[in-house]
Amino acid sequence: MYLDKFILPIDEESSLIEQRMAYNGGRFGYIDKTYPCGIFSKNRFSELSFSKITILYGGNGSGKSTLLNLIANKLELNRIAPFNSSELFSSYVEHCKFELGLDDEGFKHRIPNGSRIITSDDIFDYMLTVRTNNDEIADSAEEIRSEWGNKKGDLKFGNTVKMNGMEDYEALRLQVLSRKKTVSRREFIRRVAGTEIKLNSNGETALSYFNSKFKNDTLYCLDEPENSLSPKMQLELVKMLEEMAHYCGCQFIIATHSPFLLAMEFTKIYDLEANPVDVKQWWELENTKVYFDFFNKHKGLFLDDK
Ligand SMILES: Nc1ncnc2c1ncn2[C@@H]1O[C@H](COP(=O)(O)OP(=O)(O)OP(=O)(O)O)[C@@H](O)[C@H]1O
Repeated sequence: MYLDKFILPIDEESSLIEQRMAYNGGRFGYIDKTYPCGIFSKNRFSELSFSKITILYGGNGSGKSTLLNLIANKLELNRIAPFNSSELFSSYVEHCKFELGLDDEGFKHRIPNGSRIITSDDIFDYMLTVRTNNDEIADSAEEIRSEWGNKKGDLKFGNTVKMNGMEDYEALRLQVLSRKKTVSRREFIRRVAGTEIKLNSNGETALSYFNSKFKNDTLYCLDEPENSLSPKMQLELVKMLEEMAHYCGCQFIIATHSPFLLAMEFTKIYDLEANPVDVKQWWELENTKVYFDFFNKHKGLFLDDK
């Protein structure tokens, strides 16, 4: 385990707020929001100790993403999507503390270089970027189709391009390409416009995104990775996470509501809604009890003799 403990500065919150007010122009200086102060001190939550897979559980607004972002910022993890910050956030991060885990020889680990936080915004951002790229390729493929005809015509009538300077390079490149016997019209378009990246469904893309991002011996913070995954796909993700944690030296800190992820083996679950915040088993959580009650109520529909 790379990260062993994380300590929140809940006893320093009032002094952080006072300092910020002073910074904003005197003792009664204006402060927009005191976020993230109050979120964890409310439930007397000041220290997390991690396992290979640690889960942050709680209802909407209980502070899961805030905690992941505090950890990610303190450890300076790689990130793509920006997060919802506030004027107190960075001084709160400064006052957070952490302890690294020990390796087999008793030396402190360091946080591995490629460690990162992955949120569903990253995955949507990836899908939007690929879609925009594909749209652009499709548009320019239209233009290039007629370019192909022009180039073939030019060649037939001897209107060849002469390279007098770099400004003629692009026209010459297209002409050379269209002259090649081995290059069909389709290949010409593909080479000039680029290749569209195949996008699957949202869920398939999300799963392959995780698959491509996870590397051995790395720490990951994942914010609700179950988003857009069907139950079957969530079970695929569970398999991937368990394998990476148990055989590939990865450590995960995951914010989730998913019963499939909550029920993973060897996880430690922090219930952020409990007061004081406490470590729980997955079947003790309100969310999983809601599922249990629902299926229990309808269990007659699932029985074979119905
Ligand atoms: N930038 C911000 N400024 C002020 N308040 C914020 C900010 N970001 C989040 N909050 C508040 O902090 C609380 C915790 O939010 P957070 O996003 O961490 O909850 P969450 O447990 O991840 O919720 P969800 O399951 O809905 O994603 C909420 O009350 C939220 O409104």
